[in-house]
Amino acid sequence: MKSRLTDRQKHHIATRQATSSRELEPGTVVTHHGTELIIETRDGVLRRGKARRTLGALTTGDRVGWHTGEDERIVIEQLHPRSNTLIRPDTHGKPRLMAANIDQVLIVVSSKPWMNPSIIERTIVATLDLPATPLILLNKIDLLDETDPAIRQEMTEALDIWRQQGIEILPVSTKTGVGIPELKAALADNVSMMIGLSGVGKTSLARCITAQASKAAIQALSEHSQEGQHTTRNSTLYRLDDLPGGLIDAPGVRDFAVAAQNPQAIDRAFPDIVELAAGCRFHNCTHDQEPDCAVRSAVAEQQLDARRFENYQSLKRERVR
Ligand SMILES: Nc1nc2c(ncn2[C@@H]2O[C@H](COP(=O)(O)OP(=O)(O)OP(=O)(O)O)[C@@H](O)[C@H]2O)c(=O)[nH]1
Ligand SMILES: [Zn+2]
Repeated sequence: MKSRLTDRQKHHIATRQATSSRELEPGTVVTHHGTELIIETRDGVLRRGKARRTLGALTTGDRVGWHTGEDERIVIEQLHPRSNTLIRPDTHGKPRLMAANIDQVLIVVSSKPWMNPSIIERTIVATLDLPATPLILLNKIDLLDETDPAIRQEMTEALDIWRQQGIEILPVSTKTGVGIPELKAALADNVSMMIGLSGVGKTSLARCITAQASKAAIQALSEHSQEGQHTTRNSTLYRLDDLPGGLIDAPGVRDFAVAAQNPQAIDRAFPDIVELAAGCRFHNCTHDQEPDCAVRSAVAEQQLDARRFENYQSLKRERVR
């Protein structure tokens, strides 16, 4: 069927084509204060601007197209499709868009004190759920010798399972500098985010890898924010020292361990259990009360760590609720 356009529709299309064909510059959102955004241009220059209201809420890490408006401030006209979004409840429990386009999550743990591996597994699930690539940074490796041998054994076993799953584990120390060059290589041109409990060394690590110039420049622009909001509440994308990559610092999500939205992310984080489950009598076995459950048998025979199995089950239960 041939479509007939009214003059009004033709005019509308012509105007839209004119706007979209106007040369837009590429940029990345570095941080925001209310509706005011700080973006980084292709040349690495930081500029302040606003986005067209029709684009909706923008966030740190968003890739955008912009041009200079009449008052020399920039206007963001275009939002490129996001590879992922990090959404977390704010202090009032309301879901908030924290960041976008995260390639890699740096799960920071310390060799002393070592932590509950179930929390690390939950963070792996949350990372796969984004989806993004997990990289475990085993910080304070200089303290490894001081770690109790039994705890060290538990740590080695947990790390081995994750390594078998294909997750990279990098021993580092901000004190001795061990692993820092390897860390920089792993960050390459990715946009990464750091997650870890308080005291594991996130701030110390960030100081080793982020460019101080990037921090200072963002701070200077943020201080003059017209909307007078504090930067600390929002996530910020910092550039890395001598590298094209970036590090998103998202306050409030530094210790996240959340329930996955996508059940496949849980199975992807527990491939050993999925493999065992193929031997259960029922294909939809919940590994709870069913007879001939290969997963429970493996736990009984100590082929599967009981803690890891319990963690898997509780992640699955949270999903069902
Ligand atoms: N021995 C040793 N100590 C470290 C290392 N990295 C950090 N620390 C120390 O660990 C403590 C906590 O480091 P931070 O970088 O503040 O840890 P954080 O994860 O940012 O902590 P929060 O800000 O509470 O989330 C400090 O006293 C650091 O000096 C390391 O590689 N080896
Ligand atoms: Zn089963």
